[in-house]
Amino acid sequence: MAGAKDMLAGFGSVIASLVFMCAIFQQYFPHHLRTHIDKYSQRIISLVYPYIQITFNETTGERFMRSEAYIAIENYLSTNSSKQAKRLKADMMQNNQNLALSMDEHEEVADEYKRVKIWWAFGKNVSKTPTFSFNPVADEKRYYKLTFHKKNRDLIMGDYLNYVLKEGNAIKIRNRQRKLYINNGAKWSHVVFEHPATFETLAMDPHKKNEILEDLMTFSKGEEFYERIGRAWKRGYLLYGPPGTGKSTMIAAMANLLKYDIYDLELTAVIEDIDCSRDLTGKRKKKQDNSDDSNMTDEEKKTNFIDGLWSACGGERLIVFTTNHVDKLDPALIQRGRMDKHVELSYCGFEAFKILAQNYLKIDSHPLYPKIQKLLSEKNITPADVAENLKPKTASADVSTSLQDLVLALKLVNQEVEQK
Ligand SMILES: Nc1ncnc2c1ncn2[C@@H]1O[C@H](COP(=O)(O)OP(=O)(O)OP(=O)(O)O)[C@@H](O)[C@H]1O
Ligand SMILES: [Mg+2]
Repeated sequence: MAGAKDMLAGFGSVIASLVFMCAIFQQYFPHHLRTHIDKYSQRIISLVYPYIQITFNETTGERFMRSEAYIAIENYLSTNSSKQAKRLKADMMQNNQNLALSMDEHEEVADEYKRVKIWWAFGKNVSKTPTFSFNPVADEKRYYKLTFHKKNRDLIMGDYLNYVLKEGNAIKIRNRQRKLYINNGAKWSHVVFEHPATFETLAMDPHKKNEILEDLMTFSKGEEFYERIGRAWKRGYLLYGPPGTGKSTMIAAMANLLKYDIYDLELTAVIEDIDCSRDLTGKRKKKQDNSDDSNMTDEEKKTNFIDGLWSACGGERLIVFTTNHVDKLDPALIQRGRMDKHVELSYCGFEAFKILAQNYLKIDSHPLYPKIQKLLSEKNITPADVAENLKPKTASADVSTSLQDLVLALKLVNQEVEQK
């Protein structure tokens, strides 16, 4: 940028001389001659000054409305400029956990697009007209200024600006606070979604976990693919398995991975077997006795309902259904297209146990591991029950006590079954 700036300074003095000459011409030459000369001087200026500058103001028209383009550029530069700019401003983000870095005033950064250099500068003009205002910030007019060589005009004003706006909006979505929407009758209400579950802490077979992760990432990056094949950008997941195997935990991990909001629908009135109306705390909601006297069979009602749900959603959507009884579901209901990916979450195996031990006890191995491995292969225990045993029960509890508790619990599993 230094070279380019020196050049700009040089051109600046050339332009100043031209402007001075123009003023002299205006005084001494007749009008028709002047317009002629004006035309030529404009051409000369554009010849010697090869850069184009575009200013994006924060507010346009309506006084307090922030421009969408400005916000997108701000987001784009907050990610891209923090690597380069030497003076940065730090602000707390909405979730009060992360710092958002952005360019400080009069800071400039260079960007590169398809091997073309572009410069961004951040600045502000303070209103000169003395106005009385409760909000002094409102009198500052902040802007981003984009500078590029005029030979790249088409590329920058087309492709590059589109790219910046799209990328900026995507960053905004990634950084926003996510919400859990709950449907109460006719109304949606929402709470801030803050569930700590991640795929890393989810206890399940690592191969299966990776397969799901890949499937989700492919889906989330699949906008162009879905557009090309002419299908809606949607994917349906069916998670099935006994209570306490991590279905709701996985939904939270999915939402955290993809930065999606969660919509929790109360469908139990229509769909008794499909348990997709669970809240994320794991509490089961009461089923409503809502008898419908239409002629439709239960299965038809369910299928219609799910198809209705699919077509009601526009854009990028992942719909997750969970059930404890996959065997009771009608095949039409779970066919691909309605539920594309079926995932079984099951009792805790040794691999899943190791992840839980890592989460809860921060250990990778222990002399009790072989014994636990053998017991897990013989008995059915849910990850929820394993986790419960690994939690410290007293302040003085240590790793060995927790693992011994688990061994004891595992030994008791069969006894309970026998007693039943
Ligand atoms: N696979 C798992 N990985 C990590 N933690 C788990 C897993 N399964 C269960 N847990 C723990 O057990 C608790 C209950 O699990 P969760 O609510 O996800 O079960 P679920 O399969 O949705 O059960 P339900 O069928 O009753 O809805 C979770 O809060 C979590 O702490
Ligand atoms: Mg659940």
